[in-house]
Amino acid sequence: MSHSPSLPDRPRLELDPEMSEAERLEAIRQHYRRIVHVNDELEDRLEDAQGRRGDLKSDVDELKRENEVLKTSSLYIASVEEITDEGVVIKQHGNNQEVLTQAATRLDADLRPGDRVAINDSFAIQQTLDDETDSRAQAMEVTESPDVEYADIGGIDEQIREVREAVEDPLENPEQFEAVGVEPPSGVLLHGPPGTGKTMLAKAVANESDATFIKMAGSELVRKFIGEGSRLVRDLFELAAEREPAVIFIDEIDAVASKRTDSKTSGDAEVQRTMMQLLSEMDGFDERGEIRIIAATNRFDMLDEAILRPGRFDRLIEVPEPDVEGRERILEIHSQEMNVADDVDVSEIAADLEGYSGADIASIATEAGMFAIRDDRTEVVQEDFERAREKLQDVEGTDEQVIHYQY
Ligand SMILES: Nc1ncnc2c1ncn2[C@@H]1O[C@H](COP(=O)(O)OP(=O)(O)OP(=O)(O)O)[C@@H](O)[C@H]1O
Repeated sequence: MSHSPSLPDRPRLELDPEMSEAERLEAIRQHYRRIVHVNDELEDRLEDAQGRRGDLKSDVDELKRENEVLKTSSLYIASVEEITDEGVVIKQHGNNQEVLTQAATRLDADLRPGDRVAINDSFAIQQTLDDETDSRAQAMEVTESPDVEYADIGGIDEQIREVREAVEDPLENPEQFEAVGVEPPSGVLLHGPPGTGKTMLAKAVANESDATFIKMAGSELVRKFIGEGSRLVRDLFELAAEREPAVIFIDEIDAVASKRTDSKTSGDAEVQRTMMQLLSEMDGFDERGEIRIIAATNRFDMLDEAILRPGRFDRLIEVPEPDVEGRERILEIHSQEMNVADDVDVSEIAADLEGYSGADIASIATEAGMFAIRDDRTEVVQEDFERAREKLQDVEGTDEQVIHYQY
């Protein structure tokens, strides 16, 4: 479709005082014809645009319908074997069943033998899937050396000490554990409210023990297609073995390891399978060498006890909301690069931030800097921090809500 974006020029009437009556009349006539012409052209374009709008709307409706279907049914993975006149031959992963089926109309032209597709309960192809590597990339984040240090984390010194003991020491001095004859803890579980530094802590310990940091988000795992969650868990441990020394960090572990629910939907069964895979990887952990595993959750109460048994996540570390000294330290950390006025009283600000997490305090520091910039100052003053706190409070609702996280 070629639609020129520019509109036709607006015709101009140019009358010269020297012109005779007849010439003026002719000029006005010509002008009138030009206006009519431009008007016709604009009407054509309007009609065209309305037509396109209709087309786009039906595309949107179609996509909405397909989206609804996708949301309501569970999907399975299959590969396209052959495209025939009667339909598409697919082979379902897992049971290797071959089926002749159909694809949603918009997929017809694009399907090729070898493609990975998602099919529904009645084998109809719902969508083509990205490369496997893409789904891995979405669920896993690999960093050779994360740029977080222990010194960047405020208010949880005791937790840092415990994590170092459980993760860093066994990575750096495995002989010592062997000599003494103790097994280092298998897995460390960090639990506590959101934004208290759990991810930072996992990154810092990977960095300071020169280990590759491999993060997997539990919530991503459960969004995957049937069969993919457990495969991703397997891949995760394989990748860690290739990159050792490595720290595996599973964020939001509650997404895959919640207490069993009574419902027997296929989604739940899939989550169970992913968790079983995780447990079996952890059970075979002894021979794995220099790999340590850390998980984090904001919902400790929801966890299935199976993952807390000895040999699994057997070192529990609570990461609480910071106390007043912790808040002061976090404020100092996050404002150390900022040009803060000498008379700013960090302890007074920290005292006012009861119930705020490290993440809240980090955004208060940034926001305080923004207030200074808005006022065209180069120095951040006490009042900027107060305004920043009020702003964050407005965003998050009342003070109450800031204090009572769901935990
Ligand atoms: N103790 C802390 N010291 C310094 N900064 C912190 C601390 N806690 C949180 N922050 C700031 O908040 C951001 C988010 O923290 P982090 O991702 O580690 O929290 P989390 O506990 O893993 O949260 P969630 O449970 O929501 O994943 C950090 O990047 C950092 O800027």
